[in-house]
Amino acid sequence: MNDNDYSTPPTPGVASPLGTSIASLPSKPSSVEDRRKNWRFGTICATTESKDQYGASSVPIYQTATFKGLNGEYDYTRSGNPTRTALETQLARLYTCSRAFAVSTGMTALDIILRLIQPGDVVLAGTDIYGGTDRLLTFLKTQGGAEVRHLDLDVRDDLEAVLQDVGKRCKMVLVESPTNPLLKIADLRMISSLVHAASPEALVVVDNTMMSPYLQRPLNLGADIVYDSGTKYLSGHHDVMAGIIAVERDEVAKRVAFLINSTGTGLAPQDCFLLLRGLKTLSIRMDRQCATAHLVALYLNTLGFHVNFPGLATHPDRDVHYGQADGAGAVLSFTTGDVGASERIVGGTRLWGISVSFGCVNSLISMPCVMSHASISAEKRAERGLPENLIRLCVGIEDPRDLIDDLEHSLLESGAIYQRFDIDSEPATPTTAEPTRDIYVADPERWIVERAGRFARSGMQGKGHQLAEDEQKSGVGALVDNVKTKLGFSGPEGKEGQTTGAVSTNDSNSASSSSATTADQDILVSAPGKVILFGEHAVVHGVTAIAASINLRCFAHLSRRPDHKLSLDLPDIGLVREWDIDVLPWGSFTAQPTDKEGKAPAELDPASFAAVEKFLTDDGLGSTAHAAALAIIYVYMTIGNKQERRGASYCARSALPIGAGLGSSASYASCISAAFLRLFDRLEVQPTSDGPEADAPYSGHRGIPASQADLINGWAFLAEKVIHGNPSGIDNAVAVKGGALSFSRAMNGKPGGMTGLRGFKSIRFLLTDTKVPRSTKELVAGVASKMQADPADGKRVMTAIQDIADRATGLLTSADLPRKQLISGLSSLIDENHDHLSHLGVSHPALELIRARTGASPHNLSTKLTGAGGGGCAVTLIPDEMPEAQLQDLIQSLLDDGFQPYLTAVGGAGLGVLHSSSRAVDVDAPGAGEHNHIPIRKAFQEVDAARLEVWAEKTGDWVFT
Ligand SMILES: Nc1ncnc2c1ncn2[C@@H]1O[C@H](COP(=O)(O)OP(=O)(O)OP(=O)(O)O)[C@@H](O)[C@H]1O
Ligand SMILES: C[C@@](O)(CCO)CC(=O)[O-]
Repeated sequence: MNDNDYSTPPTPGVASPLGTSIASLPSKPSSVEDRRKNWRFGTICATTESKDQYGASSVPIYQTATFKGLNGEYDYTRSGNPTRTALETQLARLYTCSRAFAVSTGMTALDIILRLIQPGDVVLAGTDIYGGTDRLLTFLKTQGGAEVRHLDLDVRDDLEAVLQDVGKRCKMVLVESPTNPLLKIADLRMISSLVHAASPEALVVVDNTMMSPYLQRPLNLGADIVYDSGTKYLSGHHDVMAGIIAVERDEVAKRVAFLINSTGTGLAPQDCFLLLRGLKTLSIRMDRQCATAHLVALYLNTLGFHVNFPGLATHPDRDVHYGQADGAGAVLSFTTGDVGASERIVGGTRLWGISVSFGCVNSLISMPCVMSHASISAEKRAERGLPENLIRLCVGIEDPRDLIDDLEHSLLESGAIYQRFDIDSEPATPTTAEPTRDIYVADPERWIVERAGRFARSGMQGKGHQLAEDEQKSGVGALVDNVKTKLGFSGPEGKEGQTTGAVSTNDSNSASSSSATTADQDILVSAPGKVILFGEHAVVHGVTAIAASINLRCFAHLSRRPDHKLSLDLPDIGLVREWDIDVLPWGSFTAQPTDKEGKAPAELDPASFAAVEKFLTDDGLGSTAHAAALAIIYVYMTIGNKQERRGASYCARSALPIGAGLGSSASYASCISAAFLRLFDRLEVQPTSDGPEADAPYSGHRGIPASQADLINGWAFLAEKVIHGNPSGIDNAVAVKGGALSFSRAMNGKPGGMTGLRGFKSIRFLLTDTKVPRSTKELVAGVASKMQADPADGKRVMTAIQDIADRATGLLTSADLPRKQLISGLSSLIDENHDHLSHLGVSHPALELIRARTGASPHNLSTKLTGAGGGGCAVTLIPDEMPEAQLQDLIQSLLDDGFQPYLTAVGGAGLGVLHSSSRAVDVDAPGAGEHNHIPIRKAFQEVDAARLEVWAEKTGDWVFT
């Protein structure tokens, strides 16, 4: 290709042999010496002009505000600084213009330019403009007395009509090309000549940030001023903010220089240095970024998405673009047709970071309507044709194969695409990087098109794919039959043991997509852990126990997905899994809800349980993960039943220590229950704001009626059974209902009972985690064998613990008992109860050490094991009068022993459901900031465990049981 031929687009992905520019500079380097005038762009980038007295190869940072002497070139850094001069000289070389200026940010650059406008002047601007530009223009209009008109500048007739209307009052036309985020193209030559003909004084101003001077130099196309956010491609590393103004005409340069000096907005020396350093690699970064962006655009386009990218043959103004620019850039956008799907895609990527801005070496993904363009009102966005589901991709310099892997995973997980089974051949491009190397290196475009060909866009209507054409020709039924035949499927019961991710049938897609359209919002639930004060273990055998919720909670997030997949993300135990729903063992699964309302069955169904156990064992899960996944799948398959196989992504995270006796499994089970009841539309929550305040660490109201709480509790108990074997039900009752309870289970024909206890809340408890792991299931089974071995002794212990629970209930419910007596009464019962538990064999040396520490003088406190024991946690009652300093000493000594103490509040709210989210949630997660809202799912996965509750408060309105 001829270096001066700008009309032919470069072949994306193919850099020139020197790995630098596709184009040379236009022949106008007036300020550059003759022998250098033919240097190409990449060479100029790498060769900074420096007149340093010591010949430093890197421009020194003149970190000084003032300069001594009266006749020197510089006096005050606001007016000029040698590092800034070096940068501005370099920028003028790159923009091939007479003057360039560096200011503090891109918006400062625009602000300086807009100061050239006077009240009554007319400014014309495009419709698809950056939100920040729109904000500043609105300010100019409302506070600066200028008339601002938005129009599609590229429609010649419209522009001519407006120019005719406003005549010489038009003093400025603000153009972006390509626009951000819709990648619309404006014909810069055409606009400049029309504007100058109509109003010779008018300045054509081009925001060139999307291109950088490497790809487009608008001053050579007739523009008067170019500005650029140096924060983007020019710096390339998102470690500096800067704005650039480039001009050719001297009188314009003088006015701009005056304004920068007057407002003191020149770029600071350190930042000038960083920008100079970034510029050195501008061309090679851009080559790589443009080439990868082209591959990504091709990939999405082949999948059938509507992609905005001027490098694609489908772009309506591709020729205009290549007539004025040397490449398509590295920003593209695409639509999915569904805001929920877009959120899932954006939230599901790992390598593509969620962030505003673009142009840096790492790739970014965003939804402009909730991020960079959130400052434009929703009505205006709609008016200007900005789809709310639009996703913007800003491509960096990572290996394109990793970027595609990550994007593909998220597209699949979100349900936006699914794997095709109508093609016989082995994939030419498996997802691991190495085997794809040859084809990728030899022909990246073929590689990407073949790769995209393995998938189809969910719900796509005949857009270039065989699958979609099949759908049109022969209908969904035929297609489904075809797929099933190929997979050896006979019916909805399916064939068990298909490999993970093997099937995606369209009947299921259509069933689940209907659910996705009715409710695609996030399902977020939470439930508290518990402390048992009296009666653990004995409660399994029918004795009364007393327990209260604590202010440490488990949270779960569920998003619906239309692609017939169930995925689990349980970061606390390191489990990530995804299955196609049809590979679950439906054939052997006979368990069903007990009635039409979907009440939970009282017992596990042994055959169904065994089938799921085997399925997970075959999948290679270890014991903790096995139990955690088993609880989810068992509940999912039973609630959903065979007819409803809804896709979902489920993630649970807990602030509780897991397996430590504080009811982590019950709060986890309660979250499973509530989330999956919501998934199958079986759980109603009342969006009430006038009910009583719930006693949660985050605000909310009681809005889940008792009947619904019972429904959740029933399913939570079933999930608890999966994890525990033989739970009494007290833990899940507390997790769902909250507060404090006296509880006995129904047994041997004797009805169970549950009574709320008041007064418990005011008592202070110290919970101390021994960090000694143990299994509740095994400890409960151990006590059962002991009782079987010596029934008389067992009966004696049970009777004694029942007596303790009765006496404790008496103390807690007595209206006029002096506080001191209450505390001392409970203290002795704690000691008594521990002795019985110790006798049952469920204490542990670590628990005894905690008892010794807390019981020693001067503390003299009562402590017992809580929960299943065998390690886990101890609970210590803290009397009201205990001095704070002494308590802190005790806590410190426990920490010194290697234990983890928690001073906890008890008796707070039970299960909560987020009923209306702000959808876009500001969180203190990485990347959050102005206009930078993180999808709930992503934020939930990223927020620090200790901050889960604070974060939950910000997600929206909660209702509790
Ligand atoms: N956040 C979580 N993520 C995944 N699995 C969890 C989570 N919380 C609890 N579990 C499941 O619950 C099990 C722990 O239950 P276990 O009954 O042993 O402890 P606990 O409930 O904390 O104690 P206790 O029953 O004595 O109160 C884990 O092994 C895991 O299977
Ligand atoms: C040990 C036990 O009593 C309490 C576990 O927190 C078991 C149960 O009641 O399910």
